[in-house]
Amino acid sequence: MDGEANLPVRPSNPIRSTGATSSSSSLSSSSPPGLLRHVQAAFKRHRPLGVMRSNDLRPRRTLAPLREASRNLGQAVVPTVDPKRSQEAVSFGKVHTLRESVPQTKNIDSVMKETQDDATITPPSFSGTITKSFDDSFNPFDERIRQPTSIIDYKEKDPMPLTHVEPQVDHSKKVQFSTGENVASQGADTRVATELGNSSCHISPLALTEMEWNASNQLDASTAINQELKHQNPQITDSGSNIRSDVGIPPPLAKRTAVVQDQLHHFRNFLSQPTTLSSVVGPSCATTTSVNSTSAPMLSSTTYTACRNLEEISQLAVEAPGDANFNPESEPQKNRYRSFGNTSGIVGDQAPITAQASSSCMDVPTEDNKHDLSKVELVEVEKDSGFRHDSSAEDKLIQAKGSASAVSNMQYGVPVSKDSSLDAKQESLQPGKREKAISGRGASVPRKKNYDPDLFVKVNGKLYQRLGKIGSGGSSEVHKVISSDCTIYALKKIKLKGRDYATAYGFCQEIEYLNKLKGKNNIIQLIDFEVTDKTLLHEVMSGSMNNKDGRVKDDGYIYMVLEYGEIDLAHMLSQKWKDLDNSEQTIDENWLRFYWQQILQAVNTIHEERIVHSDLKPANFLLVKGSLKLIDFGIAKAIMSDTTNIQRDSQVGTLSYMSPEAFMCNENDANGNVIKCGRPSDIWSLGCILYQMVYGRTPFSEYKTFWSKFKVITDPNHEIAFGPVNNPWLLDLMKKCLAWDRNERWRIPQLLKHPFLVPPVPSQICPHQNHSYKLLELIAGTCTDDKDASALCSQLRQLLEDPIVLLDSQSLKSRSQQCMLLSRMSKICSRLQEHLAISER
Ligand SMILES: Nc1ncnc2c1ncn2[C@@H]1O[C@H](COP(=O)(O)OP(=O)(O)OP(=O)(O)O)[C@@H](O)[C@H]1O
Repeated sequence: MDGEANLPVRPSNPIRSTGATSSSSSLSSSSPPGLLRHVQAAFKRHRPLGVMRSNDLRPRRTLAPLREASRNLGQAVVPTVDPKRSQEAVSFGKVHTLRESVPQTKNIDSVMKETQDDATITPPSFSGTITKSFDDSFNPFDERIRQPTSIIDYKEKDPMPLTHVEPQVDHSKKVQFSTGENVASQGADTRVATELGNSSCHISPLALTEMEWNASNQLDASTAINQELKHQNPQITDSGSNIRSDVGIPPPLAKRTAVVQDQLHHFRNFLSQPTTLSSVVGPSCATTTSVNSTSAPMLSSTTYTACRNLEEISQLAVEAPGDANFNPESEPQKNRYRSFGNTSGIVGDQAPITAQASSSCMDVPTEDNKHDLSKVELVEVEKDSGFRHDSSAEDKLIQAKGSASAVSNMQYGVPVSKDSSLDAKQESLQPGKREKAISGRGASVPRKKNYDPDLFVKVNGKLYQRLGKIGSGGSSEVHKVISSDCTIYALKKIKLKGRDYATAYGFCQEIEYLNKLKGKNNIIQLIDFEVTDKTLLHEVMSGSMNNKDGRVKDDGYIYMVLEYGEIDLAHMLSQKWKDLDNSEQTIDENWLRFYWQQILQAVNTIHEERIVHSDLKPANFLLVKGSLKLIDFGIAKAIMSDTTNIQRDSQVGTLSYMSPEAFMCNENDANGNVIKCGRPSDIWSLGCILYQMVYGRTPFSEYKTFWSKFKVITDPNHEIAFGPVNNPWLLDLMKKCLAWDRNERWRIPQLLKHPFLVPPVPSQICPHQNHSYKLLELIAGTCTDDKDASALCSQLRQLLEDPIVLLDSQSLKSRSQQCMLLSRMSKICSRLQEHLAISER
C-alpha cells in the first residue's frame, strides 16, 4: 500500500492459522543460524540491556528527592507579595512564631517505581555506516538555542499567578506554620506543601490565600510603621537619602512615636531570634517570606542566609528612624541601603535582583560565574558554618531565591531609580565593602564558592539546580531541574564515555531532530543543549570520524534541557488499570479516543517531517500541560529523500513494541531483498500501545523471553489474541495497526479518520434515513396486498435495522457469521426481486 516495502515475501499460506502459535516460520527468522545471529546481535547492543523487561505495565519513572526530608525543616514559605504592595515602603513589623509540622519525605511508594518495562535490543545486523545527515544549517557550534528569558517583569507577570497553582496539596512535604499571634488569633494555620519531586509546588488555593493574607497583614503592619515614621519624620524620605534618627520628631507625634518605637522594639526582639526562611518554588517563580522560628529545631544554611539578608534589611529599616548613628551616607550603610533599595525595585529583571540579593549578602562574583544569566544567584554557604545542617538542593535554591525575594518583597524606601540600582549593584560587588558590612555584624564570613556539581548542572553556561531524578532510559539519566528564572525543566544527561561513535552520533542526531521539531506542539521542546566533548561533536558533525568503530574514551556528556513533562503515558496507563482492576470496569472509550488521537497526531508530526521514531512506547509520550508530547528521538531516523525506508544502524527499539520487520531489519527476505523499516514500523508500535491501552498488556506479553518474543512476532502465521471489546471498530482499529504485513497497515492519516475515532454520525447509521432502507420502504408500500413480498420486505427491514438481534454481538464479529448474514440478505433480495418481476408480468 505504501510502497515502502522491501518486504519479506509472505509464506504461501497468507491466511493466518487460527491456532495460537504456528510452528511455521518466517523467512530468515526460521533459520537457526539467523536466529542465533539476531540474539547475538541483541546482546551486543549498544545500550545496556540490563534485565529483560517484562511486558507488564511497570512504569520506570522515579522521582527521587536528592536529600532527606530533615533538611526541609526550616524551609520558609511565604506568600507572594503583590508587586504593587512591594513598591510601598515596607519593613517587617512583627514576625511571629513558626510552628512547623514534621515534614514528610515524599513517600517513595507514592512515587512511581523505576522499572524497565521492556528491553531494547540491537538489531540483527549492524552496518556501522555513518553518514553526515545533519542539515547544513545545523551547526551545533554556531547555533545557540534561544535561552528562555530569565527576566521576570513584574509589570507583566504575576509573580505567582494563582492559575498556576494546582489545586491539590501534595502530601510529599508539608510545612505547617502559623505566623504567631496574628494567625493564632485567626485560628488559621497555613499549610503549604512543597513538592520536591514533582513538577511544581502545589499549594492549596486556600493555603495560598491564607499565606497572602498573613503576609499582607505583616506587610500592612510594616507599612503602617513606616508610614508612621514617615509622618513623624519628614526626613525619612522615600529615597532614603537623608534618613535621620529620632531627631526632630514633632511633639504632637510623640505618642505615636512611642507606639512605633514599641513596635520596633518587638521587631528588634524578633531579629535577635533565629529566623527561618522558606520558599515556595512554583513553576514560574519563587516566593519567600521570613518567619520567626523560635520553635525551629535547627538553623539551616538557608536560615543563615535569610537571616542575614533579613537582618541587614531590617536593621536598615529599624536603624533609619531609631538610630541616631545611622547615616545613609556613610559608606557601608549607604551601600547596604542602596543595595537593598535596589533589590526592592522589583520591576524589571528578577535575575539581577536575585544575583544582587545574594551577592550583597554572600557571594563575590567571579569571572567564572559572571557570565551566567543567574550570575551569583546560586550561592553556597560555607559548609562548616555552625549554622548549617544538611541542606537540600532545594534549600539552596530557596536560599538564593529566598534571599532575593525576601529582599524584593520588603521595601523601606520608594523605588530606587534604575541608575542607583546599577550603582548599588556595582558597589555591592566590591568585596571590600561587602566584607566590611558583613564583619560589622560579627557573623561568620561565608566564603565564595562555585556551584556544587552534585546539586547544579551547567549547560551552556547556565546553571540549573537538580530537584530530583525523574527517570533513566537505556542511555540516559533524566533529572528534574530548575533554572535561575524558576522554570522547571527536564535535563537529560547522556554519558558518552565507553560508547561507540555510531551511538554517540545517534545521540547528537536526537538534538538535530529536536531542533527540527521546534515549535511543534506535540513534540517535547528542546530548550538548550550542550555536548561537552566538542572534538567528538565536531568529528561527528563533520563526518570525519576516523575511528567510527572505536569507542569514546574521554569523559564527555550530552546535556539536553527539555520541556518538563509531568507524567508519561506508561504511568497514566498503570494508574488507569489499577483503578479499573479495582472497579471491574472496562476501559473508557472516550478516554481512549482522547489520548489515542493525541498519540496519532504526535507521530503524524514526525512522519510528516520524514522521521521514523523507532522506539514508540507509552513511556515516550509525556503529558505536558494536559497534552501528550513525544520524547526520545535517540534512535529515530530520518527517511532519506530517495526512499521511504530507513537503514538501521544499531538500536532498534523496545522489544514488546517492535515490529516484525524491525526484528529482521537489514536482513534479506526470501527474495533476497533487504528488509527495511519505515513509518509502518511505528504504526505497529502504535498498535501495541493501543492494545495495551485496551487490554492493559502488550500483545505478546505472555512471551517472556527474547527468544519466544522474537519467534512469535516474526511469525506471519501467528494470530494475535484479541479479547472481547464492546466496540467492533476498536477491534478493527487494532487490527489495522497490527497487520503483520506492513503494507496492510494503515497510515496515520487513515487512522485519524478511522470510525473508532470519527464515529459515523447518527444520520449515516439511522436506517430510516438510509437510501437502501428508503427503497425498501418504497417497495413494501407498493406491495401491501402481496403477502409474500411484504414478508420478504419485513425480513430485509429487520436485517437492515438491526442485524445484531438476529445474531448475538459476538457472532457478528466472526467473519463466517457476517458472511452468513450477507448471504441471507442477498437471498432475500433475490427472492424479492424475482417475486416483483413475476408480479409485474
Ligand atoms: N522532558 C521530560 N520531562 C519529564 N520526564 C522526562 C522527560 N524526558 C524524559 N523523561 C523521563 O525519563 C525517562 C527516560 O527518558 P528518555 O526515554 O528520553 O531516555 P532514553 O535514555 O532515551 O530512554 P530509552 O531507553 O527509553 O530510549 C522517560 O521515560 C521519562 O519518564
